[in-house]
Amino acid sequence: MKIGFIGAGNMGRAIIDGWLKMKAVAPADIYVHSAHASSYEPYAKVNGLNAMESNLAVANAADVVVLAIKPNIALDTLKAVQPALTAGKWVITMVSGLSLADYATVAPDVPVLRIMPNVNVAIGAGMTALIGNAALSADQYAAGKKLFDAIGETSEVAEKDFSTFSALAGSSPAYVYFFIDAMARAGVKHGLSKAAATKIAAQATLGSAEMVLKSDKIPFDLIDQVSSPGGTTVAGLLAMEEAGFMTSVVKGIDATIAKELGE
Ligand SMILES: NC(=O)C1=CN([C@@H]2O[C@H](COP(=O)(O)OP(=O)(O)OC[C@H]3O[C@@H](n4cnc5c(N)ncnc54)[C@H](OP(=O)(O)O)[C@@H]3O)[C@@H](O)[C@H]2O)C=CC1
Ligand SMILES: O=C(O)[C@@H]1CCC=N1
Repeated sequence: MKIGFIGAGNMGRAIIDGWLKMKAVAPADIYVHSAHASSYEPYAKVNGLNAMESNLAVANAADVVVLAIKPNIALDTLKAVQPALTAGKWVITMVSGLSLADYATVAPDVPVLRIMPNVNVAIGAGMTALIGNAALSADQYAAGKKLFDAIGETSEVAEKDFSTFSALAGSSPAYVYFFIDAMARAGVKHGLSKAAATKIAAQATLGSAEMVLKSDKIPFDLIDQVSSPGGTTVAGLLAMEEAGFMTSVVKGIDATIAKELGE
């Protein structure tokens, strides 16, 4: 299957890098074009991808066209390449905030798989939501799911929940990195080097996430396991909550969802 990328910025490259790392797609099967030749040509060359001179050339060459561009240009760009989307071709879009109904306004008959990935696909540890439109066949959906199963976990998500998923999985790596950096800065405040503190905080975060996934306990029970009576952890937890930890996280997720919904 030939896969064509329209746009190869942070998210497009995270996906391509993940596929190449996991050997899920051969570089010769990937076609890319973006706004600046100085951006996509060296990236294509170093990875053995096909650099194309236009979005239309990508759509002509590919079996599946991936939209990895910003929301404000996505519909016009799809409209422009639509003549190349002949029978059997389909589209994967990761564009935030655009619904399947939005794509139908410019390309009503084109099979579309809407996804919401996150940057951790680059290391095979992504979390990607999937939903197809009515024109997408079961085989096309299965092919799309297989591509993203190769670089992390996938989940079929109702479209009404995409904005929530986007906050909890698409944007949340930034929030988790923020948390890790905050812990690391506290470590630096108390005399550790930034590199050592970051590694300690990241490994503790990774292990804690694995524990939540693998344990049969809910996070609150796990919190209690760590918090010895009269001990250090409960003192820290109460100080964090006094500073509004949970409210701050929920407000951040609320703001992310509101922005995605255009509110
Ligand atoms: N970043 C993330 O973690 C996530 C992003 N998304 C979604 O992915 C999409 C892309 O985001 P992201 O990768 O972060 O953005 P970037 O700004 O990093 O990348 C945007 C890409 O679009 C290219 N581009 C701009 N104009 C055109 C055009 N007319 N034709 C073809 N390519 C064009 C740019 O080209 P050039 O490189 O040459 O300048 C660049 O490669 C967005 O819709 C976003 O909502 C979804 C989930 C997570
Ligand atoms: O910040 C953004 O708009 C995109 C959507 C999800 C993650 N990044």
